[in-house]
Amino acid sequence: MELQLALDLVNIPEGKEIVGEVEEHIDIVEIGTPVVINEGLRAVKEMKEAFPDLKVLADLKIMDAGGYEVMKASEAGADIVTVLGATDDSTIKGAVEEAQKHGTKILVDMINVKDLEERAKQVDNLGVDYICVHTGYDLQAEGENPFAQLETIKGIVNNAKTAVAGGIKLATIPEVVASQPDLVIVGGGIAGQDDKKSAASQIREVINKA
Ligand SMILES: O=C(CO)[C@H](O)[C@H](O)COP(=O)(O)O
Repeated sequence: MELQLALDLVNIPEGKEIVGEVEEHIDIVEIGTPVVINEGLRAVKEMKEAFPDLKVLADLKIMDAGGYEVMKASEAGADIVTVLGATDDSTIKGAVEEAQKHGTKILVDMINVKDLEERAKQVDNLGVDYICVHTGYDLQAEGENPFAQLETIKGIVNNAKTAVAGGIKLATIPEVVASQPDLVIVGGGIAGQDDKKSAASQIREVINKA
């Protein structure tokens, strides 16, 4: 089981400082959508240069022009790029095709997909590397979480790896790992804590025991 740190509410120097504190406990560092909006793909490039041993995920949440956007993120050094499950199959196929040219992986984010079972089955046949259930910030604020959705895709997805994101923290990590996802994504549960190193280390420990 891999652990991904999501960086969303930081600039590039702040992001590097956090990763420097926790790098021994994580596998993947996510350049979150707000960071890409603020800093551009330069953030991906700089993070990869600073931490070449970590995988870097560019959270572009691609909805169109899958091939072109995956190409640009791959050129910046991204190891994994996100595409939205809510988009059309042709965008996902274009993203997968381009990713294969660069050795990049595609993570499909199922945020706000209405018929999760049906769409997860379809996406699982498109050659993507990860399928991720995700409760975004706005629905987290309404008290929702992605745990039941994780159970749903665990019973359906046969080809891709499974991933989960959305408000996961130390207190909820045991419930998450009980479903055995391949990838756990934690943002505020590490980056928003006073002692980030300790949070990352404790979360890693729970994951390692699962
Ligand atoms: O993609 C995101 C928001 O759209 C976040 O990166 C993801 O939800 C993880 O962050 P957190 O653990 O703070 O919810």
